[in-house]
Amino acid sequence: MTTGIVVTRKPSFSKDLAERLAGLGVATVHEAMGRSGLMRPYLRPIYAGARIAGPAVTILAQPGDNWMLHVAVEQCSPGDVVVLACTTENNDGMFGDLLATSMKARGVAGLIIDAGCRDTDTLQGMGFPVWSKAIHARGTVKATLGSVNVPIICAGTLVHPGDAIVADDDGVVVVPNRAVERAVSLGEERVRLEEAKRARLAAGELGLDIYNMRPKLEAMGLRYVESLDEVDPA
Ligand SMILES: O=C([O-])CC(=O)C(=O)O
Ligand SMILES: [Mg+2]
Repeated sequence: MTTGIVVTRKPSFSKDLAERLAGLGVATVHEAMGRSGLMRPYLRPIYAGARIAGPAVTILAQPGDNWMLHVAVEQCSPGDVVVLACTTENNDGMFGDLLATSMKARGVAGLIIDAGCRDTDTLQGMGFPVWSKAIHARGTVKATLGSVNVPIICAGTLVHPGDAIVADDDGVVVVPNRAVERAVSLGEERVRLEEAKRARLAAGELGLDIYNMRPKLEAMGLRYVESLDEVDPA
């Protein structure tokens, strides 16, 4: 992976699309995209209830070194989501409330970091959401170059600068920039279908009937018995 590079332009998409992606949430966007794009589940929000979406500013950082976070802040625009991957595994507390204050001043929506985060109570108080691999107080240095706005692999998923990042309590999903509009329209269609199903389920109808599952279950040999005595031990 390339180090020592800052790419100063990246693709983007409208605030309206970002807000609609955030409203849809991670599970719906993931399903709408053919069950793709999820980051690994070890990335967890540092506090519950945050829900964001926006174009990625990517960072490739060296383990134990948060220099590139400072470099990246200058490249951020309002609504961006900063996504950091390390060149190798690291849990150090690379990010805290000072960097969050700086990012917030530029309108950054939140941070996804495949490493550690600290100052979490202050971050929660200031409403700056972070999805991290670890919460860890261990400090970091500013000594080695990484890169900003290059393709990275964060928590197992490829992220290009300008891709859409959606994050909520369920995790983090990535949508390629060129697929953002399609993800929104497919996701909104999915929500409409789910609303109809939710109303029927709330009224007491069974999924077995709504989804016409009984014939297939019967064909596969599912049997209903009143007692296990009716069933051959074999
Ligand atoms: O300063 C650091 O290295 C990280 C941190 O705790 C902060 O940004 O507040
Ligand atoms: Mg701090």
